[in-house]
Amino acid sequence: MAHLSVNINKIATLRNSRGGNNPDLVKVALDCERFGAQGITVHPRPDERHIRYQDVFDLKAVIATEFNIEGNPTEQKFVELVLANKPAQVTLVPDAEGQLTSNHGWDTIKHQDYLKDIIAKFQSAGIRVSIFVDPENRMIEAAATTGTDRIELYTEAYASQYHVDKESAIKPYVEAANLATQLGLGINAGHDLDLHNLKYFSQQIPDLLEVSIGHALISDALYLGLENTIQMYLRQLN
Ligand SMILES: CC(=O)[C@@H](O)[C@H](O)COP(=O)(O)O
Ligand SMILES: NCC(=O)COP(=O)(O)O
Repeated sequence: MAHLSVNINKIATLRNSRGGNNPDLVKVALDCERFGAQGITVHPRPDERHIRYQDVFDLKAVIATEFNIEGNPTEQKFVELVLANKPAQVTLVPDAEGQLTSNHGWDTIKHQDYLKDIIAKFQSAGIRVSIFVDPENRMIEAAATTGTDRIELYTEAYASQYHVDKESAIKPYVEAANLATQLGLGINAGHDLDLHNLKYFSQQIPDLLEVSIGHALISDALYLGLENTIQMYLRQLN
């Protein structure tokens, strides 16, 4: 069964909107764990519009499940933050500064040498590395040469097409996942996964190890409550 890592960026967005500590990000992370989440994901961005760099230190001190930090390693501050905290996993995402949200995977062909070096740096610190990729066979093949432990399949295209034609929407992901497995890569997935599209995705990608979900899960929790929502997402992965 794939693990559920809850992305708590949106909790930090809400907290930052008033400048105080409500909601308390650390408490929410601990509650997510208590309610069954098998990991916590954060994606600190250079403008710290949601997760602040200090949040990463505060979370690292208390999290008992898998801590996953996402970000772009071309920012030296991000590299230093990850090495100082040594999370279980770092997910490298090629976002530009100020980007609204993640919108593409790595060009693993163009950035192959760069990725090799930075991945080795994190791995030598004992951190598992995952890289964010689109479900394209040539990107998966080149990902395997970088030495990364896992890939994270960028699922926005699947999520946006799921209601139109779920068989076509999943097809490139099944092919990419089969290839990744053959090449010895672990498979994570994320972006716009929700209570509607998650079950089919996890059924069709049997080697799926982990999904990280934030936007939809936190939005659902407004109506359904955090504990109930996490349980509902976990049931989709069964
Ligand atoms: C890599 C990925 O798909 C997510 O981390 C997404 O980028 C969430 O980041 P925001 O919460 O800043 O949109
Ligand atoms: N890596 C994807 C992630 O952490 C959450 O993405 P989303 O569910 O907020 O779209």
